[in-house]
Amino acid sequence: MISLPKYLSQLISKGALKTMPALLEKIQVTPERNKDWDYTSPSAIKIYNMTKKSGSFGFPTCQELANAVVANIEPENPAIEKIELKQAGQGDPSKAGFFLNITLKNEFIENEVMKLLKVQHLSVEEEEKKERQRVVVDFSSPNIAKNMHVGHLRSTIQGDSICRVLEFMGYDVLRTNHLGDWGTQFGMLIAELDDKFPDLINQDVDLGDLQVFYKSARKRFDTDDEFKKRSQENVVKLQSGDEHCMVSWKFLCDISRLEFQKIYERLDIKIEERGESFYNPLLKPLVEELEARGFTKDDKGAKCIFIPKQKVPLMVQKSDGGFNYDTTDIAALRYRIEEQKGDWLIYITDSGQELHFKLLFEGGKLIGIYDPAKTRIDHMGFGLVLQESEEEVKQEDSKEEEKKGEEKKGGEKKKKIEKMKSRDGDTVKLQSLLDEAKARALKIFTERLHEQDANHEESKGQQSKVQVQESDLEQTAEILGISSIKYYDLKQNRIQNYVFSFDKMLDPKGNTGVYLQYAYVRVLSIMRKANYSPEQLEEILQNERFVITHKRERELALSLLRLPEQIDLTLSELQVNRITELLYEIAVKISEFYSECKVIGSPEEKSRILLLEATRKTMKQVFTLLGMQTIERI
Ligand SMILES: NC(=[NH2+])NCCC[C@H](N)C(=O)O
Repeated sequence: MISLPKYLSQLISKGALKTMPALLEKIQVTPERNKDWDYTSPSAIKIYNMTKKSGSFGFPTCQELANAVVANIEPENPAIEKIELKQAGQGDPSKAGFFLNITLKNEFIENEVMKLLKVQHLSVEEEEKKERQRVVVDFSSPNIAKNMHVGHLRSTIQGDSICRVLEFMGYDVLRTNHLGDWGTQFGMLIAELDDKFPDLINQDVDLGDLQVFYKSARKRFDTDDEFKKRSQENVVKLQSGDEHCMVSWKFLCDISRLEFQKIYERLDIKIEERGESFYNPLLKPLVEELEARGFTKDDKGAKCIFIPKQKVPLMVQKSDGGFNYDTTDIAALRYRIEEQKGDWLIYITDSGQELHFKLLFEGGKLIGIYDPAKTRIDHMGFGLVLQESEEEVKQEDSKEEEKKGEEKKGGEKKKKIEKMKSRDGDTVKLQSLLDEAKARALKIFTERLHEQDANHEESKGQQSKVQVQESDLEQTAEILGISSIKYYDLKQNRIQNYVFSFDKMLDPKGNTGVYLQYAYVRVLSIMRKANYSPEQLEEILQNERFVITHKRERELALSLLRLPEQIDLTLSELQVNRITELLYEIAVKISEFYSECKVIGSPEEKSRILLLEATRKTMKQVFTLLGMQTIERI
């Protein structure tokens, strides 16, 4: 597939270069939706302003310049039907800027759709492929002995989708789980383990809820001096590789790992573990080196790297001699650049860690391990997941609360928007969140089945069709529930906070996973009704052609061809919502197409089946890029 803006930009740039041989810049082209033309280029204004300054090209007005560019565009090019000049704003045309509005040839759109149909798998053009580029994507990264919380869920969903898009573009992607599997918290966990299960290896140990275990250790650490001392000793022992401590540590990691793995399986996530502990052996020599090279300063006994213009330093060694999150991240940064040879590093966490990463990247430059000219590094930060809850309020509090601007008062109860947590104030358990999504999806889906069934009986007077197998229902509900959670997250502008709402996520009529799954199923069901065997479909594909006869066919086809440009945007902005936007656009175009274009039994049947097949293929690819499994029938 080709990116149409890029392709058109090349065509127009060639024309512009003929008009002005000294032109250095490429002409930008962007898509336009719901207009009489398909793409637009505001560059005529830009070039004109550039040339006016140098006074070298002799076009007295932007209009004349734009006309000359248009006249110089290859007349035999296969894509452009017409280019119209459109004045920017009203007023005197001799002083105004002009846009170039581009309409594509129907034949070109038809050919591109046919190309899409003929390849086995959608992929990008060879020259667009980024095979030699390696990207290290650090995502998910939960912490051992703690629950994976909704922040980790966001990182997991967003990270997986970005990896899928990068892989589609041919990048060599290292999906990296920077697991929080090291650090001082293990001192107390090991002490707690020693007390509760003194004979760990020979005992049959069931820790139960790891979060509860963690809390009880924490409580003892805060209140019991003997326990605290033992915990601190354990940290030192663990760091120096003490055998007993290592066994306990590994035991704890394994339990957490199993829990995380269950979530990854349900979410269909592939990720490789390279936790913090991996970098442990590198930390001491790293700090010694930084000290020897004069990068560290003593700050109340701690060793720090101060970065110009930043108030907070990176702390590489605490006053008690221990290393921390910063030290590990510097070691990991170096490892990813120097050992893993990453050309591009992406870190996906909530925006609360923005400062940490800013310091890390600046620090990396300062100490000479990161050169922005050679490596692209992004922190892909995201907003919080919030929840809306209703809360009884005492009248006298309400004024105060309202001032904060977070809450809306409503009689005795008020709505409160806050960080997502469970009823007892803990982090929400992801498994139960996924279970609830599934249960709700099951309800919605069963209702839909009954609705369909009722319609069916009315129209045909036939027997009940609701005979879907129990196991199929379960599976469908799981797919609907999980893909809707994913879609709702991915469609957000990642930087903003969002309110988690099952009702909104699963609304069959909104811009939701459920709506899109239904749209997809509808395409499949029309194809099924048309009742072509695979061989017949193949024959149509080989011998027939998609021909545009209706506005709605053209619009749908053009949306399908927009995948590459949305991918480009996704990767430059690191916003997956560029892809969800496209999926929604396709779904809307399909329903417009259905309402105005008959498929089965129409003279255009074969051409329209080809369009639907191209739609099915593109949608399936887009679902895959978003990490959403699909249902095939209702
Ligand atoms: N290289 C990194 N710092 N990656 C992100 C780690 C996220 C961390 N474990 C947390 O839960 O907040």
